[in-house]
Amino acid sequence: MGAWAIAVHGGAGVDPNLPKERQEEAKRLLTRCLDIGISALRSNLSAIDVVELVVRELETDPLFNSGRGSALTENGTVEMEASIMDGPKRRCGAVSGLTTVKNPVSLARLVMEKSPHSYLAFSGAEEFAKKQGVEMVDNEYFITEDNVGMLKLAKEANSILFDYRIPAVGTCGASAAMDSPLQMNGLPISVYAPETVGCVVVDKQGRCAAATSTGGLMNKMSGRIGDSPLIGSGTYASELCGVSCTGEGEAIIRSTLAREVSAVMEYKRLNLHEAVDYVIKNKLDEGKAGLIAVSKDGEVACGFNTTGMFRGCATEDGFMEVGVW
Ligand SMILES: NC(=O)C[C@H](N)C(=O)O
Repeated sequence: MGAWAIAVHGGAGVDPNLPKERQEEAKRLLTRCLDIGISALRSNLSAIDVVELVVRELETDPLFNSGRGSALTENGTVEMEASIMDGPKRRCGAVSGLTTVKNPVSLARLVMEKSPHSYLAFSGAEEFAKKQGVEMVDNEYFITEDNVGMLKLAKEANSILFDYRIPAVGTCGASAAMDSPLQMNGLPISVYAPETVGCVVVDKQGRCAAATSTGGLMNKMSGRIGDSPLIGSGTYASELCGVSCTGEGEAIIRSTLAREVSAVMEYKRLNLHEAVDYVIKNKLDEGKAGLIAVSKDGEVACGFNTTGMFRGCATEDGFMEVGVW
């Protein structure tokens, strides 16, 4: 029997001026999610069950950019996407363009287990959700006041927001840099760069799994698909490791970032930490991103080239850490 390990993230690209209380709120949520994952692992749930359970929790809380609290499209609607992968058999499921499915990650799991396909999107995915009897809600359920304010700011700055205050990152368009605290109509508004969520787990049997869920980029075009649902880009799991990414989707897609971690472990014989460092330094094609990863040997690692990344990890020997910078 090996040792379990778990890591969670709530996105890379954290604003350095993010108010302390929002940082603390995010850290509390990540800690709660780690605790849920830890007790599930202690009860011998499999890695794939644990990543789904933890990501559901993150989707249900409006704090991060997934499920309720998702970033909005240019039309002010929510189009969510998620994926999940089971390392040992390299089984996977993914969904995009969801507008009424309460927990996208669970629909991705159902695509993996109950459909002959790996990836369903838009109306076909919603039809499948209805047939599977998953919980569905109105699109308004996902839209938060914070995000309506953020969309307005994004439109004013004419920008697609990955991180609304980091100027002109890579392919993300015009600078949306703004002073803190932000104001709208002369009133301070509550702003918060909402970010993608993910979880990676290795269980006692050495099985790795990964899941990622997001609303994508603020002010994205309707129909835009990012890295999070793309197996190999935003999410990947193999018999060696499980990886979940966050950051500029277009750059992560060009770099097939999640798969690269597994590939360099396999072909360059690097351990998990070496593989994560190598990939962040050498394989990320001019973009800003971060990732969390676990290996079959119970190691856990994270890497990012952004200012910060909301993340937390825990291992069976009692180690637990939640960090931002
Ligand atoms: N914040 C994020 O991680 C965004 C996500 N990677 C996307 O491009 O859709």
